[in-house]
Amino acid sequence: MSLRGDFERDGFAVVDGVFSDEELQKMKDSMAEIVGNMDLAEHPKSVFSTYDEDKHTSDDYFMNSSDKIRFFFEEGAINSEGELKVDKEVALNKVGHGLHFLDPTFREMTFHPKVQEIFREIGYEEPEVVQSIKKKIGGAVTDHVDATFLRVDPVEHLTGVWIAVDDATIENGCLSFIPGSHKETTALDYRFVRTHSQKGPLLKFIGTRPTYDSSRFVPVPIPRGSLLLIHGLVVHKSEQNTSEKSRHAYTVHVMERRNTVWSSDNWLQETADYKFPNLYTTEP
Ligand SMILES: O=C(O)CCC(=O)C(=O)O
Ligand SMILES: [Fe+2]
Repeated sequence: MSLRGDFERDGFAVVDGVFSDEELQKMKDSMAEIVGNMDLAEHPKSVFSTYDEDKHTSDDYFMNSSDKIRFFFEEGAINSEGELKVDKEVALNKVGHGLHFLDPTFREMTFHPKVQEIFREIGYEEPEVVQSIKKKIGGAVTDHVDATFLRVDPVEHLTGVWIAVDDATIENGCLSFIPGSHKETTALDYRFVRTHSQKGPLLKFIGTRPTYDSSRFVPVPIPRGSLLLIHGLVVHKSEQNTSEKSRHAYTVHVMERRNTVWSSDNWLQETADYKFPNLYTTEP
């Protein structure tokens, strides 16, 4: 099957051997520098969890990160005094959401000719990069579709790119998918949205959280340097990393801008000075 055929049938597809060991090392070095320069005093120690619904400060920190490099910590990494219980490298869950244009290395990897080629193959005409995240893994990521968090109309005009910076294995928390579930998604009312309020929670979940049959998930281990394309409606998750091996990944989300409306209720928005960059025409 072709890449496009696999992707349309399963809602995900593996592309092997996209990034060289040198490129992966460059991403690791860049991230080490970003984390090394992080001054915790400048950041609320907001613990990011997909269930964290009610903290104004952490909502604000999260909501206004589309054009910044901000830091989100593992659940349980912070004590009741707001201090880190472990080294900052270990405490961090993810860094985002503007690495793709603010950091030269992640910019180079995002607007990489090989990534552009992949989007041409799946038929994207005006792809725009809406967010980028560097993730480690500690805790599990519960089952979800990305359209819950990033909504476009038509709803299927969103694709995630999950780049394995380390080998992603069953032991260290690779992604699992329900193959073909992008064609059967019914629970589209479940969304993570802005409240548009000035105080209290700035973000909330609306609708009913769907439940999925856990026996239908298929783990998809991939070697470092390979990437996974993730359809915005395919159900996926990752398990906790129970091994000693790290599982670093770099992800970007891309929308097809052509004939598409970006929801004004999305947590993530363009700003007066920042527009989502086009994958095909932006200089790496
Ligand atoms: O990295 C993970 O564990 C989850 C990633 C994910 O859900 C995504 O990139 O859409
Ligand atoms: Fe996801």
